[in-house]
Amino acid sequence: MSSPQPSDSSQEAIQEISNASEDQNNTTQVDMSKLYPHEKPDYKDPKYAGMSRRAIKRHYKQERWDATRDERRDAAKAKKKQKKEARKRMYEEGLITPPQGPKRIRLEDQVWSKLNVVIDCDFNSLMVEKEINSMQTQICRCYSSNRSAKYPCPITITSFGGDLEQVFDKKTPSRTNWKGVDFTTETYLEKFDKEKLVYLSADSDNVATELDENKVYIIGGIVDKNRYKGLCQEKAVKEGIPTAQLPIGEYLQLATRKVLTVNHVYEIMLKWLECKDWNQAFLEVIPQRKFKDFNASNQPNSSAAGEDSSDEEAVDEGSDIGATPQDN
Ligand SMILES: C[S@@+](CC[C@H](N)C(=O)[O-])C[C@H]1O[C@@H](n2cnc3c(N)ncnc32)[C@H](O)[C@@H]1O
Repeated sequence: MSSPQPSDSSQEAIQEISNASEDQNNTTQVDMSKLYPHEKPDYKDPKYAGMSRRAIKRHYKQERWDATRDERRDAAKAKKKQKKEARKRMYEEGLITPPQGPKRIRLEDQVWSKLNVVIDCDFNSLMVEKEINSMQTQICRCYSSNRSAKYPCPITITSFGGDLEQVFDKKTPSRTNWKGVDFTTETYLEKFDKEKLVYLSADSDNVATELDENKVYIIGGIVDKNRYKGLCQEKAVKEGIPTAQLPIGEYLQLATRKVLTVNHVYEIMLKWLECKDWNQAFLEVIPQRKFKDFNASNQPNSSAAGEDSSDEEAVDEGSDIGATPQDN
């Protein structure tokens, strides 16, 4: 049987898709010259007093970038819409099949879990700027995961402030309206009963067999590329809080250490609450390339494992555009 030949309109759709993908990150569409007519900064401007030429250039570049944030966002949205419409036409013409990714669950079918999750953000001073940006992205992803979860969990971001707060203010000011997420300057010890706390740590000797809905599970809000091994475990022990690691080793062999990103740990918890099956939860969330001797036979159905290239060492820099607030 011969494969369907693209009609003129699908050829157009294909062209639109490829144009859209080419342009998606193309910020040159935004007319910077309107806002910043000069390519170079005015080095004599008194606001740059005392700064080196290099610092002024960097500052000016950042200013230009920040000033066009709204335009860039609108341009990206328009391209996304265009791409979506073109794809829809291709589905309708049977040229491509719609992806089988996880579906958004209906709001009325979601049941809020009693299990509380804390993201302990007491580590700002241990992270460089890039890592703080990654941390912000990971928190956004946790929030977004709640939207497609059958049993979303209330999340409390403790010890929140400083540089991380500034990144949120700049990239995701809408966080103040996020449903189910409480940002607080308080510590988890100030916020919750100590008896209910369990600090999750890959360095713990205790292996969790299940999650208890009456507990408050703490995830260390840090991106450290393995610089601070045992940091959260030691913090918890010092504070007299029990710790637990996820039972990854019981189900999978990983090629690297079993240290996951904050959002992956959170997503695994959400999956476990839904299916009560660690193996399934790990396979659906942990990126395939972390598996030792990965082969196609243990490939999960979900798109989550294969497409997300982030792990503890490398979390892609996300933006507020990707982490859309819940519309409820
Ligand atoms: C990138 S890790 C931080 C690593 C850090 N060096 C530490 O001391 O935990 C972020 C957090 O995810 C959680 N986490 C990561 N892998 C885990 C695992 N295998 N079991 C339990 N929790 C894990 C921990 O709460 C950890 O603090």
